Amino acid sequence: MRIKICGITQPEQGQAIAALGITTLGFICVERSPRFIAPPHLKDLLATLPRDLHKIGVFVNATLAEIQEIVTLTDLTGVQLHGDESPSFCQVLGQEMPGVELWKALRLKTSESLKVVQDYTPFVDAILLDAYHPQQYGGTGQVLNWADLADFAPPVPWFLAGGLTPGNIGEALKQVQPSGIDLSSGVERSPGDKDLQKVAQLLQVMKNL
Ligand SMILES: O=C(O)c1ccccc1N[C@@H]1O[C@H](COP(=O)(O)O)[C@@H](O)[C@H]1O
Repeated sequence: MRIKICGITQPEQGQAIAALGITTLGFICVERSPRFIAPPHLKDLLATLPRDLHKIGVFVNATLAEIQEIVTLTDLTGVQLHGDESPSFCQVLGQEMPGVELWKALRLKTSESLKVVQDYTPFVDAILLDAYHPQQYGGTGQVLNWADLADFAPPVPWFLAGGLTPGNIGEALKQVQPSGIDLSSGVERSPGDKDLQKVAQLLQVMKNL
């Protein structure tokens, strides 16, 4: 199962997490997030990481031009749209940025919110499900109602996110069958400061499942 650790801001922590065996790292390109990393710093950070890693930039309601500029400047291999981006925006982005992995994050208020998934799947490489928060777009530590997702099986890979921790991942994966998982606040000491022991603990739990 693919594991993404998101919200990395420090090169040493990115390198250490990659050395633990995590293959997908996430970087917050959203200025109002406490995990924001400015594009020039992101470029420098990514240059210190192994070339074969998946490096996903997280964006919220950015324009196509803004996303293209950051992806071109840095070495991001993928884009996670975590705002209110439409299916047609995803379609255009996919056409304009071939070869860049495209994930659409959906923040679920209720299980009814899953109805829109089918509108996105023709245009994206993966769907990510996160919990809804009225004031924040992500990194909230809010947990989804996993029981609502027991039968969720879209025609593209999907990632479970939202308040996952080494302590609750076992229970989550008893209830749902995602292609991958995405953790941010559940493996950090404070926003943007990752806790390597928690990442190692996560890997240990996953190994024993
Ligand atoms: O982490 C952030 O600060 C952030 C800001 C804006 C959009 C998305 C963000 N993070 C994403 O939120 C989910 C869940 O995070 P958590 O595990 O509940 O803390 C994850 O997909 C991050 O990529």
